[in-house]
Amino acid sequence: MSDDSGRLRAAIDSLQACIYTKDADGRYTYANDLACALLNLRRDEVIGRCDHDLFPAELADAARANDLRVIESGEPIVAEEYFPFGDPADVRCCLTIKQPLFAADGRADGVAGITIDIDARKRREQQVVSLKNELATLIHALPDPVFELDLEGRCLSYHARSEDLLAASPAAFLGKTVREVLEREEAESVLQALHEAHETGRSMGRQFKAESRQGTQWFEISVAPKSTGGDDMPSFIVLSRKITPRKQAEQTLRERESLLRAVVDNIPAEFWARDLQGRCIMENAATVAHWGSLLGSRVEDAEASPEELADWLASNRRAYAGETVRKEVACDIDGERRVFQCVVAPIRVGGETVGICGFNQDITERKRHEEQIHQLAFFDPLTRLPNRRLMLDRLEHALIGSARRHQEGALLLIDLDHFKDLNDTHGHEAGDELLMKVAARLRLCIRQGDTAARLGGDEFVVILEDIDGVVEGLVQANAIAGKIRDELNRPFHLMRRADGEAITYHCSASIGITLFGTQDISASELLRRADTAMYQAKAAGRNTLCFFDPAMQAAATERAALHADLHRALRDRQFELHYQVQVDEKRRPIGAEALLRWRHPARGLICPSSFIGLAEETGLIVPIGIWVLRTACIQLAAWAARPEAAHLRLAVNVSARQFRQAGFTDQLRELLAATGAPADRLKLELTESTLIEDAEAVVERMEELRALGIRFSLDDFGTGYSSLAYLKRLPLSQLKIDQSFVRDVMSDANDAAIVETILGLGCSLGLSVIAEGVESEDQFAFLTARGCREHQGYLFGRPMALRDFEALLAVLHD
Ligand SMILES: Nc1nc2c(ncn2[C@@H]2O[C@H](COP(=O)(O)OP(=O)(O)OP(=O)(O)O)[C@@H](O)[C@H]2O)c(=O)[nH]1
Repeated sequence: MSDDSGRLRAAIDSLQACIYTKDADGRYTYANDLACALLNLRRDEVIGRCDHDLFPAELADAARANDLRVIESGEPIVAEEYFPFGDPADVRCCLTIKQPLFAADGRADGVAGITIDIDARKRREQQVVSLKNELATLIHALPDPVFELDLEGRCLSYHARSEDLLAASPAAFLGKTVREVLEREEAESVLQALHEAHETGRSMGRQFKAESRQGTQWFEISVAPKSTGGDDMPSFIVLSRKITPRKQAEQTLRERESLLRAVVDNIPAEFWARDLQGRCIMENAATVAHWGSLLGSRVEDAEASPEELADWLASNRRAYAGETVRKEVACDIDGERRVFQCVVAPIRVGGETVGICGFNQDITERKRHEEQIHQLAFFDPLTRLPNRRLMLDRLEHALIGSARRHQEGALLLIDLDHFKDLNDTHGHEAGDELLMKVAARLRLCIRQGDTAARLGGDEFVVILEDIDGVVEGLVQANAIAGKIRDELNRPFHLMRRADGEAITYHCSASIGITLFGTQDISASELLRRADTAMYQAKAAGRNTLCFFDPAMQAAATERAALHADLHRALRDRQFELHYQVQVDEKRRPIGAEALLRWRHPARGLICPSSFIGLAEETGLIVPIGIWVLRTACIQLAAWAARPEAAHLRLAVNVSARQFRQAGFTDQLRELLAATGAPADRLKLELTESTLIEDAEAVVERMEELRALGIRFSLDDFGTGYSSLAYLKRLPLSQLKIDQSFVRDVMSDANDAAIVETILGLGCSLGLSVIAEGVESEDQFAFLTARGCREHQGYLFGRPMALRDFEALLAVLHD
C-alpha cells in the first residue's frame, strides 16, 4: 500500500459515516471505525459476518435486497435503510449509498456502501410533513378564505373552499396588490391591517368592502405575519371573513334605530322605556322637557306625591306582567291642570318581556275641544241647557228606564207667552237675556236627575223621572209645573241693550204636561202630546198648566182646587174636631179620640181620608196638625176644670211629617203652657210607619215629649212590620188594635189569634191595649174576656161634634 492509500484508508476508517464493503454473499469484507463502534464490535468480529448475523431479520432482508439490486444491476443506488445501533429498540433511519464492486472479469461481486445516520433529520422531515398535512386540513376546514399577501398587499396565494366566499375570481387578484383590486379607501384599510400585523404581530377586525356581481360585499380580516427565514420580503396570512349578512343586519339595525329615534323624537307625546330593573333606558325630548332627563333613574326616584308614585308603580307592574295599561292622568303643570292620556306597555322579545315603555300624551286641548264639541252638539249655546237632541236622548232613556223600574215620569213643555212682543219692543238682546234667566229659574225648579232643556225659540222642556205611581206623577208634575209657572211669574229685570235701560218684565208661560210610565210610547209622540197640551194651555188663556189626558186634567184640576180650598179652610176656620168616645171594660167613658173634620161650605162635612194625602204632599199637614193639637189642648183644659170630665184623655193623631218637624216639642210645650191643658191627659197616636224611619231620632223625640208628661199610643198596631226589639225601646203607653182585626174577630180565627197575641204582648210589655172599631156586643165580650180593658167603636159612640159628645158623656155617666 502506498503512502497515499494508507492515508486514504486511515481517513476512511475514521470518517463520521459508516463505510463498509461486502462480498457477493453479503459478508462484510471491510467496516470502518464508526461502523464497528456503532455495532459495538471489533473489526475482526464484523468482517466475515453478514447483516443477518448483526441485525433483526426484517432489517437485514431490506439491506440484503438493496445489496443484490446493486450487484445485479451493476448500478449504484441511494436508499434508506434502518439499523439499530447499540440499543436494539433504537432503530434509526440511515441514508445508504451503495456502489457495486467489480471483479476482474467485470462482474459485480460485491458492494461498497456508505451509511449515514439521518434519523434526526428524517424525524424532522416527518414532523414537517405531518405539520403541513395538519395545516392543509386546517386550512381546508376553515370557513373563510385564506390569503397570503406581502407588505404591499400583493396576493401571493390563496385558499378558499368556495369561490362564493371571494369578492372576485382568483384571476382578478392573484399576483395583484390590493390597491389594484380595491377602492382606494378599502385598500388602505387592508394595508393598515398588514402594517399593524407587521408591527405588532397581528391585526384583527379591520373591515373592507368590495364590489361583486352580487353587489357590495363586506369582509373582516385577521392578519398574522408569516414567518420567513432571513431577509425575505415579509408576507402575511390573511383570513378574510365575509360579513356581508352581518353588515346588512347592522345596517338594518341602525336604520331601525334611526327610525325609532325619529319616531320617538317626533311623536307629539312623552316617550320613555325602562329595563327590567325599572331604570329608564330611553326617553325623548318631550319627556326631558317635562320631567328632566329620566335616563338611569327609576320611578321611585321621581319627585311626585306618594299617590302618584303608587299609581305609576301599579301601572308599571301590570305592564311588566304583560298587560297594556291605558289611563288618563290629570296633573298640575305650572299651575295649570292638564290631562294626559298614558299608555304603558310591555316590550317583548321572542315572547319574553324585557322591559316596558310608555307614552304620555297631553290631551288637555283635545279634551277641551271634545268638551266644546259636546257642548255645541248637545247644549244650547245661549242658555247652556241641553238642546233638543240631548233632550230627546234623555227622554228615550227616561222612557226605557221608567218602564223597567215601573216608575212614572212626566214631560212638561213650557212656552213663554207673547215672547215675540218682548223681542219687538225691547230688542232681541232683551229677549235673549230673558231666555237665559228663564233657563236659570227652570234649573232651580227641578230636582237633581230631572232635565230642563231648551227645545228652541221660547220653548223649554222639563223631564221628571222616577216618580212612584200615576197619582204621585200627577201630583208632582202638577206641583212642579205650578212652581215653574209661579217662578216665571216673578218679575224679570232685563237690560234694554239699545239704551242700556233696565226694564222689569212680567213673564208668563203656558205649560203642557203629559205623563209616561209603563205604557209603550215613543219620545216624539210624547212631545206631540205635551205640545197639544201646551196649546190647550195657550187656548185657555195662557199662564196656565194643561194635562194632555182629560182625566188627568180633571184629577189635577180637582187636586189644585182642593189645595186652594185647604188653604182657605185653614184661613176660614172650616176645620172641626169630632170626638169618639173611648170606654173601659164597664163601658165607662175614659176619654176620646179627636178626629178632624172639614166642614166644606159647598161639599159639606169631609172626612180626613179625602184631603190628608194632599195636605201631607203639600206640607199643609203641619199647620192643620197644629190647629188640631191646639184645639185638643183647649178642650182638655176645659174638661180639666169640670170634675165629671177631668179624668178624660184625648187621643190625637200626629202625622209623621209633623212629628219629625224641628221644634215640634217646643210647639207642644208652648201649647200646653198657653192652654193650661194637663199634659198627662194628652195621648199622641203614632203609626208604625212614623216610627220606623230613623229610629234614633224618633226615640229621642218621644223621650222629649214624654218628659213633658205626654203619652203615646201606637195606632193600627199589627198592620206594620215593627220588630218587637224595636217596640221595646219606644216609650209607649198603649197599643191600639187596628179595627181590621176587630171587625172579623168573631169569624176569622186568624184575626182572633192576632188580637189575642196583641193583648198578650201588651200585657208582657206593660202596655195598655185599646181595641178600635168595636161594633157588636160579641166583639166587646170577646175582647173583655181576653183582658182588653179599653174600647172604642160604634157600639159606644160614633165620632161626633163636641156638644153631642158631651151629651153622650152625661148619658154614659148616668
Ligand atoms: N231673542 C230671541 N228670540 C228668539 C230666539 N229664538 C226664537 N226667538 C223668537 O221667539 C219668538 C217665538 O214666538 P212664539 O212662541 O211663536 O210666539 P209668542 O210671541 O211667544 O206667542 P205665544 O207663544 O203664542 O204666546 C219668535 O219671535 C222668534 O223670533 C232667540 O234665541 N232669541
